[in-house]
Amino acid sequence: MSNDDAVKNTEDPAEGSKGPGGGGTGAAAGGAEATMRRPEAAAGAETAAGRMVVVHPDADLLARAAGTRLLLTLLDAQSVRRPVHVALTGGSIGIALLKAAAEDPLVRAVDWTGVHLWWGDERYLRTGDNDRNETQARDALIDGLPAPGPHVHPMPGPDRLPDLAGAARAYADDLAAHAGGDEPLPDMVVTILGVGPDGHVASLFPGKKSVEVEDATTVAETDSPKPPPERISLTLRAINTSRQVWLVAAGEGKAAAVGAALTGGESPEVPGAVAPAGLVRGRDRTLWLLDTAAAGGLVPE
Ligand SMILES: O=C(O)[C@H](O)[C@@H](O)[C@H](O)[C@H](O)COP(=O)(O)O
Repeated sequence: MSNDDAVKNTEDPAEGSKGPGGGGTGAAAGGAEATMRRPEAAAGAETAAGRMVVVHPDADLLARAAGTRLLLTLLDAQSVRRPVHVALTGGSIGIALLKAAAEDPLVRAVDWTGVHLWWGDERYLRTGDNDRNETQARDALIDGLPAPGPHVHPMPGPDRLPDLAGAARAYADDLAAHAGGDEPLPDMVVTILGVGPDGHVASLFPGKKSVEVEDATTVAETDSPKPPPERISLTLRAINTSRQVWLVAAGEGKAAAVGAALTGGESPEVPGAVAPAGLVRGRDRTLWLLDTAAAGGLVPE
């Protein structure tokens, strides 16, 4: 990891004036350094271009900031291209940021009719099941948007396609059908990912074969350690075609996984298996959006 990979705190600027030693120029509250360096990576450190870690004081502010960041990213993208495509995630912070976006007045600045919503993964459950990422995203944001609203591309559940592998293939076909030229999937302006305590992203879990799939954009996972066991996921190859990838994590339970991923290390829960979160790279930008607790594994300068 190169040294220009600074970690910025987004503490309350008013607090920031009390930086290290009080009255210092640090942008952080509570005496934390204004910038923190990530742990030195193992040999063969990543080039840092386009990677940034942004630390927020708590999970609520992280969700609010990420929700506003999503709206502004869509707004920016719509000023240069239509339609715009984004891939959403499930999980607590992944849904919290959608709720925050729905509550942000900027939600009315986006032309949702020009937005296509996809998912990075989905639990293979019947349409309408409360545990589906789609259901939770509809409750959090989508169903509250003015009609006709965005184009929504849910991953099929067993009520739509009774065969998990077939449902994964059908989603790959849907992605390809909305891609430009002979691309296998649309030009995603951002793919948002939660991060598991084991370092998983989407439904790509450390040690599973699905992490290694390179000849497809989607994969069926039949043995997820996080229930339910059957899931559909974008592959790493598909995720890494996205212009931006945001990895969003909150809570001290994620600190080990975040620390491991940022140094390309092993999953803290699956010895010998790489943390898939460490294999994610946006084409233009990779953002780690953390709260202070999840950033706990980072070492100050
Ligand atoms: O279907 C899912 O569960 C998610 O897509 C999954 O990848 C999630 O984002 C992470 O497990 C983090 O979830 P938490 O933020 O709830 O820990």
